[in-house]
Amino acid sequence: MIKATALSKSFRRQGSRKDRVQAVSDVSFEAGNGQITGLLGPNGAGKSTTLRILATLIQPDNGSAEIDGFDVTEAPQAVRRQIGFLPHNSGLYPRLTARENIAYYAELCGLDARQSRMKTGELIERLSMRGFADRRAEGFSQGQRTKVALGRALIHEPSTLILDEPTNGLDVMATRQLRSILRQLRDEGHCILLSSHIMQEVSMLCDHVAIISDGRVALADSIDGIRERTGQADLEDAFVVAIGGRLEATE
Ligand SMILES: Nc1ncnc2c1ncn2[C@@H]1O[C@H](COP(=O)(O)OP(=O)(O)OP(=O)(O)O)[C@@H](O)[C@H]1O
Repeated sequence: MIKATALSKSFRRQGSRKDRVQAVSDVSFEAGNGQITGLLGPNGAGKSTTLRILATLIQPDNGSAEIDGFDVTEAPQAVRRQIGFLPHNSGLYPRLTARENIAYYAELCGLDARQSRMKTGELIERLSMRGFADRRAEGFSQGQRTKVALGRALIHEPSTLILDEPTNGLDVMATRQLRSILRQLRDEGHCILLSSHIMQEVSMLCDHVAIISDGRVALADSIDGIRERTGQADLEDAFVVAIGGRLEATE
């Protein structure tokens, strides 16, 4: 369970000592267990910044966030045990194989050699990685990289998964396979939070959506609730209305 309350974060503008970019402003939302929640917003809306705060990689300037009751600022170690994080860039070690990349992370998480071997083997099967498990990550396709990064995120059996644009760059088949894996994880009771800028993508997968625009939550509801509240049957139109754009701008 994720609870974000009035999160704010600004960064110093490149090349300026005084000017700051307000990346996230007063962002509040909840993501429940056994649900897939989408953080949906256009480029630069503040999605990655929000996810990085939740993953304890950066600290908020104001506000707070809890994962399973652990505060991201006060108890970052406990939060890290609860979460698996898939960053924007998978960040694999190119000289290690897929299996070694996952096993290395298992060791960092404190699994002993036997547990690490067993869990890594299970994830290789579950994520259909057998065909490339023992190849070096250097030269992997985007889909292969995403699978390895997801395996790494799942190795310590976290309750919560935080995924930054997980389907980015995946082809239709890889996207479908990833969706099916995420639905299985949801059905097992995991709390899944993912970011996307594509309404259709989010509507295929998510039970609940927080639409974020210019660093603020513009609307948070179920897919049907978003249709109803924006008065738009078409989801893309609903997204445009929610972020305050005019529908004609898309035509
Ligand atoms: N380290 C940083 N230094 C300066 N500005 C930053 C930094 N990180 C993010 N920003 C700025 O904060 C704003 C929000 O960025 P963020 O990456 O959170 O958006 P996003 O919704 O994930 O976008 P995208 O869909 O393009 O990945 C942008 O204006 C971005 O340029």
